[in-house]
Amino acid sequence: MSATREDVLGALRGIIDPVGGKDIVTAGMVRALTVEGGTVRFVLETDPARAARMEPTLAEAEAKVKALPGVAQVSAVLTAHASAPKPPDLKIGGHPKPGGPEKVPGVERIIAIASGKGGVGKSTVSANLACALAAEGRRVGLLDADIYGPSQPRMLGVSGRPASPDGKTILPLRNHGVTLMSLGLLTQENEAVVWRGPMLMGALQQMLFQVQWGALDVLIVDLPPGTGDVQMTLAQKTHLDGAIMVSTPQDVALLDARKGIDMFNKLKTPIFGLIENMSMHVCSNCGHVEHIFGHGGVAAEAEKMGVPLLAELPLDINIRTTSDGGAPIVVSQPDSAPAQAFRALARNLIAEGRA
Ligand SMILES: Nc1ncnc2c1ncn2[C@@H]1O[C@H](COP(=O)(O)OP(=O)(O)OP(=O)(O)O)[C@@H](O)[C@H]1O
Repeated sequence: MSATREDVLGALRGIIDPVGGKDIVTAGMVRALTVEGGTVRFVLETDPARAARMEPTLAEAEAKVKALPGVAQVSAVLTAHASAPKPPDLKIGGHPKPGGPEKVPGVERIIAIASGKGGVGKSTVSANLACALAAEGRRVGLLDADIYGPSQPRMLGVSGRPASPDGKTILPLRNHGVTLMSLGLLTQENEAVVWRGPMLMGALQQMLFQVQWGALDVLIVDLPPGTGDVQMTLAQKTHLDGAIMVSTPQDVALLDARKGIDMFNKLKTPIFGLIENMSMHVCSNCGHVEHIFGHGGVAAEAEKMGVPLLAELPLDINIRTTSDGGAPIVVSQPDSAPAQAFRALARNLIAEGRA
């Protein structure tokens, strides 16, 4: 039997970054991991100043993976940020341009993924939905507008800084068939950015209009949680075709989801529906399904709010580990039940002309 992605990540978690002190997976240094039959490939990313010190770590990582049962060949390379394109020489933020909604050139539709509160899985849903739409043959973009914690570069296994050949437009990055731009790719890692209102609106406008998205059937926007400036700006500066709310089954999350729905109603953005995430727990040992938070509550609430329930996604450890590893479950475990649920969601949205 060949080793799985999880086996490889497990082995790599045993290796500590000599500088940061965390294991190399948690430190986000393992990129572009692929496991095909007995062949494992990955990139260990570091900054140029530390590249020389990382050679032994790379050798250790390679040896550990090679020692796994079912692994015949390992190809691991060390990359330093310096080889990545230079950061765009753009002033992030700046002042927002006045004016009403404008169409993003080349982009057919825009869907916002929203949640009333943080941590309910909005980014996980955005990443998987984007990959699922790409797998259905759609031209998909993903704009990570979660200013409080841009997570899409990690979830889609993308790193490096986007280039700006002309100093005006930004070239997005691409992985798993998805064109990606994130505020997190423009700011320095570990740099705390305090986004103030006008600066934030300017940055969001740049993300929409200065990024060379190319021709897209649909642009998915991963919003920050709650009801704030980003949601308002997005609805005011461009035409949002619809919003999808992500909620967990707990009452408090639903209460927050209701506030989010009210906001989109006020902004006159159609609500495509609600997604219940972490709906039931699937035991990773025996596959037993348990409805920890009860069952049917979200469906009943959705009906009360007059919005369709688009999907019920399980609380499944593989959903988390695959996103953490940079290849969402739709890509890395396409036959799994959660991946199939995302594919069904994507197909429904396409069939309705929404994506
Ligand atoms: N269905 C699921 N099963 C298991 N883990 C999940 C599931 N959905 C999300 N997670 C995990 O829960 C955590 C929070 O998810 P995520 O970052 O997508 O939430 P979020 O709503 O975007 O949060 P925030 O907006 O606060 O950044 C992540 O570690 C993610 O991997």
